[in-house]
Formats: sequence, C-alpha cells, structure tokens
Amino acid sequence: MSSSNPPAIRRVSLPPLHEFRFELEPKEAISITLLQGTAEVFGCELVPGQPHPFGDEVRAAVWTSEGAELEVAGRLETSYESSESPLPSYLSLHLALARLRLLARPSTFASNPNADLSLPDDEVPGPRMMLVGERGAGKTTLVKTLVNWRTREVWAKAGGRGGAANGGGVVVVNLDVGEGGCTMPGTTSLVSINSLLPTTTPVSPLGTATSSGPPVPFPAPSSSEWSPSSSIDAYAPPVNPLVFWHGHTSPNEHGPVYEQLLKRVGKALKRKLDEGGVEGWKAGCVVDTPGEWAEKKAMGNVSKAVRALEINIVLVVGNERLEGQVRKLLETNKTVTVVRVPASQGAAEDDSAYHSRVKDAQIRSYFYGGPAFTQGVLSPFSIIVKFEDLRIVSVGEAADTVVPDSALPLGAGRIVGDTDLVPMDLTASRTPSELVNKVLAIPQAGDEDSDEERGMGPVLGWVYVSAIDQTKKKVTLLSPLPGRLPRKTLILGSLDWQDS
Ligand SMILES: Nc1ncnc2c1ncn2[C@@H]1O[C@H](COP(=O)(O)OP(=O)(O)OP(=O)(O)O)[C@@H](O)[C@H]1O
Repeated sequence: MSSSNPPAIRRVSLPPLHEFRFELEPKEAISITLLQGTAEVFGCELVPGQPHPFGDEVRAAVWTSEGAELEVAGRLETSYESSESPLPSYLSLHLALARLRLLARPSTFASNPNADLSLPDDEVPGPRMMLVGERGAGKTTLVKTLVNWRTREVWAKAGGRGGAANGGGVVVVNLDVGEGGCTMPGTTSLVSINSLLPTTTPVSPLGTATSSGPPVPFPAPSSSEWSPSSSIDAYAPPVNPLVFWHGHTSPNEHGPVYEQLLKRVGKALKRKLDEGGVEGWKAGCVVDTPGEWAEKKAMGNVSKAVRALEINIVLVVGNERLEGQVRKLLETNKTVTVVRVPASQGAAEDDSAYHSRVKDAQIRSYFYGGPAFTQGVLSPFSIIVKFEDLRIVSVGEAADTVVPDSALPLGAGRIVGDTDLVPMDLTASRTPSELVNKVLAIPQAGDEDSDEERGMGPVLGWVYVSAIDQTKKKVTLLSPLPGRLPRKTLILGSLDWQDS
C-alpha cells in the first residue's frame, strides 16, 4: 500500500446471487480483496487474495454466484448489498448466445464451387446482437459482462488464459458517440475483444487503444491519505479498434453524417467478422447504442442500425413498455428477434456533470494515459505547425447553417453537401475561439484521397489544439507522437477539452 496511514478495513459477507454495489466519491479510492468463495465485477473474476483497486468515482458491483467473503479497504460512503441482481438473467442470455454460436454455420456456397445456386443459402449466422435501452440502463456494463463471459468461455475451452488469441473473440461495436468505450469520445468503433476487461475506473470500460509501449505505472500519490496500489494486471487491456470520427457527443448532431457513418460501420463489421476466421464469425458481435435511441423520436435509428449492421437480435435492456415499442418498430423485419432483459437497479443515469468529468478523463487518457488504476503514463508532445502545412476542415458543417432544401428556389441545390469537407479560414478573427481546446481527428485516408474518404473513413488518431498564433501563422498541437503530422488534413468537430 502506498501510504503510512492505515486504511479503514471492513469485511463483507456476500450471500450467493447477491451484489455488493458501490459508488465512489471524487476523493475516494478502495481496494477489494476476495478472501473466500468466488466473485466477479462485470464478468471479470476477482483473483483470490489479491487487492483489486477502484477509484475515480467508479460505480460498480461485485457479484457472487456461490457466496463470497470480501475485504474492503479504504473510505467508502455509498455501498449496499442487493439480493435483486439481474445477473442470473444475464447469465441465461450468455448461455443462449453460446448455443447460437454453436449452431452457427457458414454458407456452403462459399466453399463449394459446385453448389446449386438455385437452392436457398444455408448460412446460419452467429448472434449479431444490438442493445437498446434508456440512458444509464446499464448497456455498456452488460456489453462488458457478456464479452468477459465469452472470453472466459473461449479460454476455458482452449485450456487456459490467452486461448481466445486463436480466435473466437466477440466484435464489440460502439455506436454511442457520447462515450469513448476504448477510444476517444465522439467516435463509433469496432474492435475484436480477446482479453478480459477489468473495471477499476469509469474510463476505458472496453479496453484502451492508446498504449504505445509497455505500460509505465504512475508514481504513488504523495499525500498522506491511504490509496490502493495500482496493478498492471488490472489495467484496461490494449485493443486495436477501427475508429470512425463523428466529432460530436450526440448522434443527433450532424445526423446525416452519423447515418453515413452507420453504413460505413456496417461494411467494416462485415469485413471484421469475415477476418476473424470461422470462430470469430460464429462469435458475432455485440453493439452498444446511445441511450437517446430509447426515446420515441430517435427510435428510427434502431431500424437504420439493424439494416446497416445486419443485426439479428435486438436486446432491450429495460421495461416491457420499451420492449413493446421496439417490437412494433421492427415487426415487419422477419430476420430480427427482439428479446428483453431487466435493467440493473444498480445502474443509474450519470448526471451531466459526472458524464462530462468522465468524458474529459477519457480524452485526457488518450494523451497522458491514466487514470492510474486503468492505464499507465503516456507522454504527449507539443508540436508547432505552420498554417501552410495544415488544412483544418469540418464535415458538412456549413450545411446546417444554410436554409432547408424545401426553402430553396426550385432546382437549386444545397450549398454544401452533408459529407463535403469545409475548410476553416485560419486567419479569420473568430477562428481562435472556434479552434483552441478542440480535438481534431487525423484521417487514415491520405491527402490525395477523396473528400468523402477523408471525412467519413477511419481515423489514425487525434491531436489537440493548445494555441493559435495568427501573427506568426502557427498552430500549437498536442500530439501523442513527435515529429511531423502524418496528414495535412485534420477534421474538426465539436469535441473540446481543457488541458489543465
Ligand atoms: N450493478 C451495478 N451496480 C452499480 N453500478 C452499476 C451497476 N451496473 C452499472 N452500473 C453503473 O451505472 C452507470 C450506468 O451504466 P452504463 O454506462 O453501463 O449504462 P448505459 O446504458 O451504457 O448508459 P448510457 O446510455 O448513458 O451510455 C455506470 O456508471 C455503471 O458503472
């Protein structure tokens, strides 16, 4: 332990099928040690005798199937035991998914050149499941839990840890631009998960795409307050996602761009599932969606995503009313099954201040690493770029400010298309206020590629605008890597952050 002051210690005897739920206040940090029995946090097992650190206002729960004795060290004001855990129904769902994966069968048409093409295709796809639920229903947590159980299942079959490296990992698709998942907020992403996803802080719940080398732990805090030691074993695992930049934290902002991204994600998912070998294809995908989609006015997005991602199971996380609405929405779609699980009473909608603190911490972690329990230290670089070496653009930005189509004279087109790139005038007087503190995406597509490919294609990473000097015609950027920018074109959205 990292300080001289001994921590408050308490024992928790958790009966079978109970949860020990806790919500940390900003200055609180605890460690939980499993003394007896078995227990897990969102599908990731606690290792007996090893202190597991938690901090940074995380809200989580330890669940036990057969009973557990826990030691909780550190100050913790809000915690309680609950006998009303939805985990048994989540476990039944996991078993049902495991069965569907067993029954999945690739088309014989692809492998048999002599197949009779007049017969119907005999492909039985694995589960491609999308979660729908209100904000704070626990969708991301359930995604994490199901993925962890899948990883443990594959490891058990392969005879031990790391077995999933041979394939069989589920593809996690994050359509919730409000949170980063494993990368920057304002993005949609796809990633095949083959490692356990521990919970230590609210940052990087689905792994981390930022580690560029072996993790270097943060130094222990110097305050006399006790704090648990961080453990590299409990870090969010490094993952390698394919990421598309929306640039905004609500799917309703620049809706047409978001819709285009859905189609891109759909195509990328097909490729990703094919690349994962037969076991990966059978494992299918789990898709996290924005809580906004559970509202009646935004629910149309559910059917759009079902079509774009070829979803065959829509999992409603919540009440029967929402289930009824989703069933009605999808009643003409015969290839989709709608099922429901209850939301966890431990899950709660995060208030906007908390949400914004987590968003800031997620952006910070991309550049500086951390929080200490979730990821090691990273050291970003400050780079100065001349105006002439930069082209900062927005995607279809001006389209929102022009009049609607219906108000245009007959035959006249819109000034800017939904996905056109609109360059920013770096010399304009309003530019510093619009640019400083913004996060800019670096497209994978090269400067010679089409506007559409740069604006809507996957991204390499991000830089942050620290300052602009219009007299010297230079922009100061914070970058995860030193040296020249890999692309001249950088894409602006509305994602901002204070590097303090
Ligand atoms: N069983 C539980 N006990 C305690 N806290 C929980 C539990 N399940 C989830 N939480 C917490 O509740 C909060 C909301 O959960 P989560 O982020 O999974 O919901 P969500 O439906 O994805 O929300 P959003 O739509 O806003 O993204 C999170 O802080 C999460 O850690």
